[in-house]
Amino acid sequence: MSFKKQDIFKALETITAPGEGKSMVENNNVTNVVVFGDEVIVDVTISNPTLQAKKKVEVEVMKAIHQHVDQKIDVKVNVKSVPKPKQEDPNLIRGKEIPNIQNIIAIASGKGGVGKSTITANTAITLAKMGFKVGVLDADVYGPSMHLMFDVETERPLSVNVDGRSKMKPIENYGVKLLSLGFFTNPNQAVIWRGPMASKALNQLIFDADWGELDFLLIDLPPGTGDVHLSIVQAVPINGAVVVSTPQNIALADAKKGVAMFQQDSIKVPVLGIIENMAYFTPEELPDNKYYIFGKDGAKHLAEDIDTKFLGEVPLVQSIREAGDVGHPVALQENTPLEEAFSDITKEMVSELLKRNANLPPTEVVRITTMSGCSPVKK
Ligand SMILES: Nc1ncnc2c1ncn2[C@@H]1O[C@H](COP(=O)(O)OP(=O)(O)OP(=O)(O)O)[C@@H](O)[C@H]1O
Repeated sequence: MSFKKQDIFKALETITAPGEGKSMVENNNVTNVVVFGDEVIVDVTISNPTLQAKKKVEVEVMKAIHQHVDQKIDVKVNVKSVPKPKQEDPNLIRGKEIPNIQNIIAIASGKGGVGKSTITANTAITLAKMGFKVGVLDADVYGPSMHLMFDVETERPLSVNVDGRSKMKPIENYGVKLLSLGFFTNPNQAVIWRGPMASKALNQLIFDADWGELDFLLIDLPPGTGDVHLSIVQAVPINGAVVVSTPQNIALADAKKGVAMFQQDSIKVPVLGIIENMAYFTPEELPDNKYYIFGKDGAKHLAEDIDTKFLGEVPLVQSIREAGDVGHPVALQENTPLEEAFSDITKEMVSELLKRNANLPPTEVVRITTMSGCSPVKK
């Protein structure tokens, strides 16, 4: 019988730490491993002081070593319990990088219904058509719609085994990987998301997913500037945010608040720019006619006023709504003015991102200490 200490660690990596999503080794529960010939001594520290928990860990360690290394090894397990120094709120999204994801862009809007999801879906598809590896996380807890726009509403993410742990596999369509809260909610039921619940669900969609290698992860935020936004910026190092607005005054005022939220000292996520959606109405039969029904150049002027890049405009066109509704976004329609409009906007966004990446240090995960909306719900 011949084995090394690394073989034992490898076997112990298959055991999930109690109450944690990661392995015992990764969670630092295994404090020491000693190998003497055919004998192995494993020291484990857990926070649960009960005899039952200690016994369970002991049995799991023995089983893992016998199963993955050798049946005949004489295993001794010393389980110690040390209480957790500080009870962290399990509902808060904790900030850590997502491996293999190069750039994370949050798409936000102050006001609801301005077309943030439409812009996210079309931008993601455009990036994929440009050859990038793209993922979309629909974090719109109030009305997830990305699964409809990508025509995958009947699909459910499967569980896959990644390095011995179960992970959710995003659903893929049009070359874009997608995870949405919409996959897990009943469309006929109103879900009331409280801060902690939303945080927990998003935490899973972000960290318990097998995103694989991505050049871009676009996060479709809910409208507004609430606790879910704070949870997201706490959770992941966002490279930049894009704010979508219509030219209407009431939307612009909210967009301004959205930009201000990202620029707050405690958040400091660079704003890559503003996209004006529904910039003007163009009827299909009169493509040269432009009707500025929500006002003219409002978002362009806002961008100038607050010294933010204007990334481009998208007209209000019936086919954008229709294409979104049938789950086949317009960016998929080759050689059309709308495909070109999204291509221009996406290029501007990427070029701003490249400038940002060159000029600024990586965004640190934002840590906010007071999150009234995300505090545990008192019953
Ligand atoms: N440029 C456009 N032309 C025509 N219809 C559009 C355009 N942009 C968005 N829409 C339509 O407007 C509606 C709202 O758009 P969307 O769901 O993208 O907005 P949102 O800002 O993400 O909304 P929410 O605040 O609910 O998250 C959808 O029916 C969509 O198809």
